[in-house]
Amino acid sequence: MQILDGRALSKKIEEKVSQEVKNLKSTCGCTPGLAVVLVGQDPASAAYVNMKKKACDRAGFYSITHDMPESISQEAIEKTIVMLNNDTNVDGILIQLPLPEHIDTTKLLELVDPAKDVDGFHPFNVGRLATGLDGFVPCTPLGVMELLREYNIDVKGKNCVVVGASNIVGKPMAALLLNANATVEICHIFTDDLKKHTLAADVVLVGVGVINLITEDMVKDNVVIIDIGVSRTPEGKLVGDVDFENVSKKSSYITPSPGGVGPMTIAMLLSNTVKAAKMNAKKLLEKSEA
Ligand SMILES: Nc1nc(=O)c2c([nH]1)NC[C@@H]1CN(c3ccc(C(=O)N[C@@H](CCC(=O)O)C(=O)O)cc3)C=[N+]21
Repeated sequence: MQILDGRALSKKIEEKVSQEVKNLKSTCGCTPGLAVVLVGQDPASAAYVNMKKKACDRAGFYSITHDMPESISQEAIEKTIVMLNNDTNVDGILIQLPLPEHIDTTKLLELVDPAKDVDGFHPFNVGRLATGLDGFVPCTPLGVMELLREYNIDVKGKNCVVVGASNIVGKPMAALLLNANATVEICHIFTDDLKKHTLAADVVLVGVGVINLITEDMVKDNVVIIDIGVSRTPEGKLVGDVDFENVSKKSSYITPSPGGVGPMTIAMLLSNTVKAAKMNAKKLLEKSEA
């Protein structure tokens, strides 16, 4: 059994990003910028945003957080997004999810300029991913693909079972695996007999937030396990969706949670933001030359 060390790989990627930031600064004098929109007081969201901000600082980005009260109106958030779309210091825009009940999330995600959509949540980028075209890919599933690549795990022709069908994790994960020529199944809350599906899997990728959802009797020998879940136990400990202690004994490769996919998510956010900054710098250059 080998651990897929997301913390170590995320450090490597952060170093690469930092170098690219230096290059961008010296070649065009531009600094990648990330704007985060945070609504309300949810402590978990605030903690994630803080981690993202710190990562931006380490990489040498410009970053700004728009902190808004829970009671804020749809119109006020829309105004902020339009302003960020027009702000040349901002290359990437991230709207921290989930948003309060009274907010129309879809409408906000569609308002973000697809060229600044570093979360890859705009339907334009979702469509590009679905058709296998280059675009912005959601950070968590992109981080999983990077982890698989780092450890030379080729999913081509393999039976990959994704558990969870969210727009943020499950669906883009399945699209990436399919684009990598895997055979893909998506299981979800209404799936009859989850075990039947996971038992046939060469790779299980699970992100639903249910502690110990995947147990050793549900997987075959030498399975690859990607745990995308993050939950807190009543004692306050962070855990994934997989019974790590027992499932790890049967697996060939496994991500721990924490320390696996989580840190990769942040690294991919940095990587997507540098990609956006490069594209935006090129566009500005073309404009000035015209
Ligand atoms: N628009 C948007 N984009 C997101 O990417 C987004 C979001 N909203 N809302 C919430 C989720 C959650 N998320 C995580 C990021 C890092 C870790 C992470 O680094 N976790 C560490 C542990 C962190 C800790 O110690 O608390 C780990 O797994 O090792 C986890 C989860 C991004 N999200």
